[in-house]
Amino acid sequence: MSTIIEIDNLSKAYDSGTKALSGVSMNIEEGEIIALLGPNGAGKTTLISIICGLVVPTGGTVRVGGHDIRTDWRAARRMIGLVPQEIALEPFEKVINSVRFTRGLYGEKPDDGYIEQVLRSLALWEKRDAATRELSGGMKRRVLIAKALAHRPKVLFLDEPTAGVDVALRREMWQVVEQLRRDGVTIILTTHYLEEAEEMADRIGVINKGQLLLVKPKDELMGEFGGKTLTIELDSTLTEIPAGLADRGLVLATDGRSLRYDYDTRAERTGIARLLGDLSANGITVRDVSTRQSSLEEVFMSLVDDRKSEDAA
Ligand SMILES: Nc1ncnc2c1ncn2[C@@H]1O[C@H](COP(=O)(O)OP(=O)(O)OP(=O)(O)O)[C@@H](O)[C@H]1O
Repeated sequence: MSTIIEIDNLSKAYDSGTKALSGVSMNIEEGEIIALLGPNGAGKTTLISIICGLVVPTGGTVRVGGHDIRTDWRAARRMIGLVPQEIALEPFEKVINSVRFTRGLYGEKPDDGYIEQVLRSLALWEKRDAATRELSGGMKRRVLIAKALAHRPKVLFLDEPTAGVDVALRREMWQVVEQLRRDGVTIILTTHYLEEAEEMADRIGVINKGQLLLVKPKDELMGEFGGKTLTIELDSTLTEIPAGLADRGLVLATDGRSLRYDYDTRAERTGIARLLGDLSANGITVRDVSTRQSSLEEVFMSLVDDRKSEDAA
């Protein structure tokens, strides 16, 4: 894989004095899907807007395909498509014309063959002559993607692609994104839905208060921060944890029917085998055991919370 976007020490302070980004550096590789996660006001839209040339940074550099977004903005901009959060379409315009028009804005020659291919891949071909106001919400979002792809960009930014849409539509969008990945488009998406990042992204970047806390392959992130919980269902009811097991970090459920054991997936020895042996030695009969990996949501919350407590210190 080669690097398609290089972000180096990027910062942005708005005129109001808000520091929206400070010292953000990261590389984005060609063909990957990267999800940017962060609470409201973290700086995600500012970051995307700078890369797309809509907001001027206060410091740092961004290169897209080797082109500096400030000194060589035209070439940089041509490589990028942006799907905005808000649906803004000309209500009376036909779908196909709206996509053609966007292509023209980039100074590209008409290419109806390519536009047909885009509309077909987004399942909009049958609707090409419909006015955009006649379309369903999901179709409107797909028209926005078609417009963003009209000039054949190599990188597509999706700013909260499924904000406020129902579960079925969200899944439909995921399939569209998966298809784009197969076509070799690099995708950067922001989302509030951790499930979405978990489902789609190869890498995840976490932004909080204008800083990039980390950017890591999804699996690594889950493995590194994701603890596991072992739930041990008991055959009989316990009123307390036996003295012999007091220092094992076990938590007894309020109904006394199960024990919870949190362990670190990175540890070489999780101690589970010994724990089960010790339970038996203390006369506790186990009915069943199950494990649960923490979700990305828990990982994310613990990252953002850590920051909060550091700030407070
Ligand atoms: N044009 C602007 N002028 C002044 N401040 C701004 C402007 N745009 C954003 N901000 C501020 O910059 C900070 C970062 O905002 P940004 O929109 O980048 O965050 P975000 O992570 O995209 O949030 P959300 O998830 O709510 O969209 C916020 O404090 C916001 O109020």
